[in-house]
Amino acid sequence: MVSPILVSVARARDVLSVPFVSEVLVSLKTAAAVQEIVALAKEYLGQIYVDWALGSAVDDSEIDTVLALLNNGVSGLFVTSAVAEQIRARVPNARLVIKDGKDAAENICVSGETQVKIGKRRVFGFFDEPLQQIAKGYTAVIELDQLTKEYEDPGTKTPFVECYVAAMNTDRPDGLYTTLVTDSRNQALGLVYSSKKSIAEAMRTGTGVYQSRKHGLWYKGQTSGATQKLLQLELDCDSDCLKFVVEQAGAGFCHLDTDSCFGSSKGLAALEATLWDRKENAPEGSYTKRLFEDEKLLNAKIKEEADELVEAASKEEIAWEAADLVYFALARCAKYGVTLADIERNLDIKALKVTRRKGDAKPKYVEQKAAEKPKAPVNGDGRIVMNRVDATSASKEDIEKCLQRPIQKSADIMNLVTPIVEKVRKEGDAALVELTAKFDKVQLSSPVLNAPFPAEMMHISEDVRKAIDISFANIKTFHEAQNQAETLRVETCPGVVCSRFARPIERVGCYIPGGTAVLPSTSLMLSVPALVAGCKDIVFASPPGKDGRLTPEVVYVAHKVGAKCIVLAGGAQAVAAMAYGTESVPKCDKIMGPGNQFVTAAKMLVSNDSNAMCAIDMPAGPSEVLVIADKYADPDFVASDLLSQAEHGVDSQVILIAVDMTSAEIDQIDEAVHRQALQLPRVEIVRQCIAHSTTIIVNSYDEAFEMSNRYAPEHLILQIQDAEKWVDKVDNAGSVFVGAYSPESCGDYSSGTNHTLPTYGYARMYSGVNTTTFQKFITSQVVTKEGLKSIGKAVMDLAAVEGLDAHRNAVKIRMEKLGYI
Ligand SMILES: NC(=O)c1ccc[n+]([C@@H]2O[C@H](COP(=O)([O-])OP(=O)(O)OC[C@H]3O[C@@H](n4cnc5c(N)ncnc54)[C@H](O)[C@@H]3O)[C@@H](O)[C@H]2O)c1
Ligand SMILES: N[C@H](CO)Cc1c[nH]c[nH+]1
Ligand SMILES: [Zn+2]
Repeated sequence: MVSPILVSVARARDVLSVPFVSEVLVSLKTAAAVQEIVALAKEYLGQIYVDWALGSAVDDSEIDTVLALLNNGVSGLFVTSAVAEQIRARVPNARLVIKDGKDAAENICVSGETQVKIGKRRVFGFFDEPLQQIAKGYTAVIELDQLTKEYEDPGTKTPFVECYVAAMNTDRPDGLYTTLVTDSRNQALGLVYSSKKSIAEAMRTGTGVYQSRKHGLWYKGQTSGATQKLLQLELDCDSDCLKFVVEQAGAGFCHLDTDSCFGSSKGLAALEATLWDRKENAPEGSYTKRLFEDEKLLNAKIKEEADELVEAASKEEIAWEAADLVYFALARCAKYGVTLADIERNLDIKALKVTRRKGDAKPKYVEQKAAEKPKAPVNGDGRIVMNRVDATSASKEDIEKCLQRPIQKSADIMNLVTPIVEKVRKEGDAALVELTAKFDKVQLSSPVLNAPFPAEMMHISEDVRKAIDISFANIKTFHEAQNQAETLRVETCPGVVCSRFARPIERVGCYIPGGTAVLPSTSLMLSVPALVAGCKDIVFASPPGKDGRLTPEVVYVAHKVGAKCIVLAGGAQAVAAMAYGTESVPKCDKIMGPGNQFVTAAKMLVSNDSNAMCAIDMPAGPSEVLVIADKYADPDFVASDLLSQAEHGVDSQVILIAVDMTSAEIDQIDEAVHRQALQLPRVEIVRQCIAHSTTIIVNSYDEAFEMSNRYAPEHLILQIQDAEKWVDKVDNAGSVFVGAYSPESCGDYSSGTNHTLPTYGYARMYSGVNTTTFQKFITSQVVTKEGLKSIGKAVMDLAAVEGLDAHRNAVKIRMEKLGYI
């Protein structure tokens, strides 16, 4: 803020007589006035200076006065060098303006004259000819009385207008002043022009009045009703732009009925507008309205989101959780009439403080964690321990809570993903390159690598090559066995033969995740079945590493399966490129593969767009495992299986159902989890995953399977006696690992089963990826004359019931020719 005048007043209450308070210097003659000044300083933050007139000896109570002023919004103290000496240890130099003597700090002064410096601004006081000094670039200290006395006719020639006009310069031929209009939060509303006359009118009426270049004086809102209350006037740093700070009424500043000529507000301002609107007139079913009405719910959500923010680890999660917390916090503010401007004023006051509290957390927050969650993953002693629930005594609700997956924020994710998908659809390769730079921090020259893939991009060790080759062979063998190459033929009745035969889907897209961990194994799991099914074009997509290169193992697999190309992109943008095609990415008929929530949301989105004509395999999200164990299980084996999925991501979940086990037996598993977890490089991810993972104690195997079927895990591991005998009990699961020596890792890599599996309970209705995922099935039939005789009448009768005569005719015409009717 720059003002051409610092208006000097004798008493705090005189501040209120200074219109559109620019900057005011209040004289402090008695300590009793402090409270009054503090109240004003909080209101006119950053605009109040205090002239210390209490004498030159500063005792302890006066130090308190200094601190009270500076801690509560007073911008600076005008003091003598004697006073400055005594308070310097407690007050930063930048907050002192020395009135006399030479000062070593940036604030200079010339003894005997009243020139001082506030920051880089020169301030001169009490002139005979203030306007001349203002014109030279000084801020003038002018007594309020002097100002009002010198300019007797404030209606037409207000002293303030004169001061502003003297300070301003313009290089416009029409002599008008460029004027920026903002709200009190400094959000730009629009750009207009002012003249001396319009400024005078604005000050006289206390409203937004400008100078239209075509129509003369422009009283904003006179016809539209979108009027403005003028709050403040400021100049920019070189005095060639005026700023009107206003309170806008009506539809907004812009003639297009938006808040601002630069478009509608976004972010916090938009959220605030929505919250206030919901407060006034929320539609039925509005969640925000429910929050306003249910204080308990609102407060619980604030605490829940604060906890989630504390637990978030990645940049993306922290931003996500912080946004949630801000939403609920602002809802509470709106409920009690607190605006963003109020919050920001508080922040600014705090920023002006010269003394700070130590900043320790209150004891209840420090102690609470340890007391509330004795078995929490980040408990007092830092142990990584699963939660534990005894189903034999716990309530149904408590058990259900343990079986709930970490929340996926699908609606919000859709809002993030939709513009990404749209952008790639419209702008193709250019968007792909831009979004990869944005999200993966890699600047690519081309987003696609076409086959044949250069050998130097497939440099891998001999051991890894062998491992890939073994896994490739096993996956191929198992998926070939699933290939229904033979045509299925059935004579349903004499002369009627129905058939079904498989055909490969022509062009398939395989998404290989690469955000938190590079997963070459997923490239095998997707492309080998595609190869077996006979797909013509196999397209890979995977985010490039920070060096812009693809993982060599992924390139090697692409080469082995004869992939057409590799798209160097991840997330929603990769899915969109394969769904719609770009200049260099072939459009795919179906997209397979797991991924994070952006990938999953984008897959859902494109599969719902009939213009994309693109199918997807299934929603495959964060990995999960459910282990059923009994007392015969090796605690180390059980712990290792739980951890192998826990390390995938913070939103993964692992569940242990302990059948008829004692606390001591379960303690052994807990101990093994903690011990093994600490050895893992991804221990911090594991720690967070274990936080929402539980051991559930049940009495019987039947109960365990009933619970597991309800949860429908992606992976089910059976570490129980006679495990194979129990497989019949499995109704819902992506893939089952039977017995002590079948760790889930085998299925992840090399045994031959597929690891792209339904998560989040979708195992109730979806299968994991398999050979048929890459095929479609076509049926055919041959109906002979004899066959027509068998079913002709039935067809005609049913067509008649449906009133579809053409259907009926198609049979009738033949039956008549054959003489059957
Ligand atoms: N169910 C299964 O069969 C299976 C198999 C393997 C992996 N997985 C799961 O797949 C997931 C892989 O996730 P990942 O993150 O490691 O890799 P990913 O490849 O799925 O996602 C990384 C991409 O997300 C995009 N992205 C990141 N932040 C973004 C943001 N703020 N806005 C828009 N886009 C953003 C980036 O483009 C990045 O390339 C894990 O949850 C893992 O458990 C599941
Ligand atoms: N377990 C994951 C599927 O949920 C797949 C995977 C890849 N690499 C290791 N694990
Ligand atoms: Zn895994």
